[in-house]
Amino acid sequence: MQAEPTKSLVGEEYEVEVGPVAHGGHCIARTSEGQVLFVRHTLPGERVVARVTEGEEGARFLRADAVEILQASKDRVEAPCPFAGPGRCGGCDWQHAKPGAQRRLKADVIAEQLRRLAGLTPEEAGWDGTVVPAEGDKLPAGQVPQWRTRVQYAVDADGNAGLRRHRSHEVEPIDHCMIAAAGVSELGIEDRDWSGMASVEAIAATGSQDRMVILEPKPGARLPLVELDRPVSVMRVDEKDGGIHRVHGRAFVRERADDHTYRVGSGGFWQVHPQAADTLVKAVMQGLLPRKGEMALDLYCGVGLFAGALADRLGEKGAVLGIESGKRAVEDARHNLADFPRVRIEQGKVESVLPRTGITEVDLVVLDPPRAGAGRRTVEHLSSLGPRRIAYVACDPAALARDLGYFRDGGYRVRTLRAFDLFPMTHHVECVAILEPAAKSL
Ligand SMILES: C[S@@+](CC[C@H](N)C(=O)[O-])C[C@H]1O[C@@H](n2cnc3c(N)ncnc32)[C@H](O)[C@@H]1O
Repeated sequence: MQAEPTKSLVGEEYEVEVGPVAHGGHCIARTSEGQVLFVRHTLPGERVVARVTEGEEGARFLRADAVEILQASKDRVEAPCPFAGPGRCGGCDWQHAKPGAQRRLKADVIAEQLRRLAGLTPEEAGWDGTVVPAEGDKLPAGQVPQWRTRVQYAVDADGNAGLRRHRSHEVEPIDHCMIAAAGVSELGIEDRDWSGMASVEAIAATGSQDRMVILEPKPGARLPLVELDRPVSVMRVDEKDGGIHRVHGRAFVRERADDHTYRVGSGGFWQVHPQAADTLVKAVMQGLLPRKGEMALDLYCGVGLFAGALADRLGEKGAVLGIESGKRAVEDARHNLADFPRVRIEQGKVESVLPRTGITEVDLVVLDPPRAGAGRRTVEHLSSLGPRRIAYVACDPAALARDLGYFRDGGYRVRTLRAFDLFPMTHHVECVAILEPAAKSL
């Protein structure tokens, strides 16, 4: 027997009272029939007309945009960006909220994830409940921090560079991204014709004048001659293997953090906010308080940011093992840390390389996993090594909270948690949790 087709509710409108913020840049509301709506472009406490953008009758939840604000929150402002709003650019979630309110929304999300997934109150997590802006990001009303040092532009059918609409492949053409760093805006990507390209990524290093564009041609298209307003290295994404290859210039940019220069090859990870790397190194080192001669792990180490900071502080008798899956990032990390003979970088997935190392004991651990977090197996393994402190750097509060629960099962408690607004105007937030053996704190 064939199942009845479900009726799409896309385009339906509901007048709703908006409830609390939820993880992902939206707030929760309910239709009069009790169906849950995740509504974007609104704020808690507002009364809005929500138009459904995804979902059907009987679905667990619907997605919607607030298309009319009937009663506005006191935290609402006119979005400074002309490309923000329902159905428009999907890059920023909180353009319509005051900067302080954006940080409170992020704090509410962290608190909710900690409570739900780790069973922790802010006090139990050693967190003061605030999300701290990066230095220099507290600006007069109406001004927006220009923090994105890496921008991935999509290209529309007419060759215009733009940004993707929310949960869509459609392109919102733009003539300027307000949150792009000056070094990116100066390249003038939005003013050029990019016909034949699927995407153009622009990178403006903070630690040097290095600039790079990574072009992804559409199948069969030829690369254009790239003439921008500043000298740049040019890379291309290979149609067949997806690899990134050099066209001209350097195949890396140079970044600075904690008084070191780091080479970051195309495709390699580096924090996007200009102050993020220093802010996070500082928070991690303040939490770990490394001692001379200790042995440390830097997991998901990228090009070696935390391994370098640890190596400096652990001295000649200390040792650091970094593990990173990206081949190119590992080459960069080995190059960046070549002056430290007691730093070793292994290539591969943490979950398979770590058990193979045969290490049975460490003093300190830094882990900075991708959004999915580290997972139960890795957390169990780390707990069994008995580190005196662990620094967990997290870009997803949900994965962090889940993993903190696993650490608790492994005998570790959260000593402190700090949260940083390193992605203003978006819903993203970075956390640093410091853990220690629970027995120690009895
Ligand atoms: C959030 S980045 C952190 C990089 C570095 N700690 C930094 O701050 O520059 C996560 C890194 O983990 C790497 N990665 C992702 N999954 C991995 C895995 N299963 N095992 C090892 N590395 C992984 C990615 O390539 C990326 O470099």
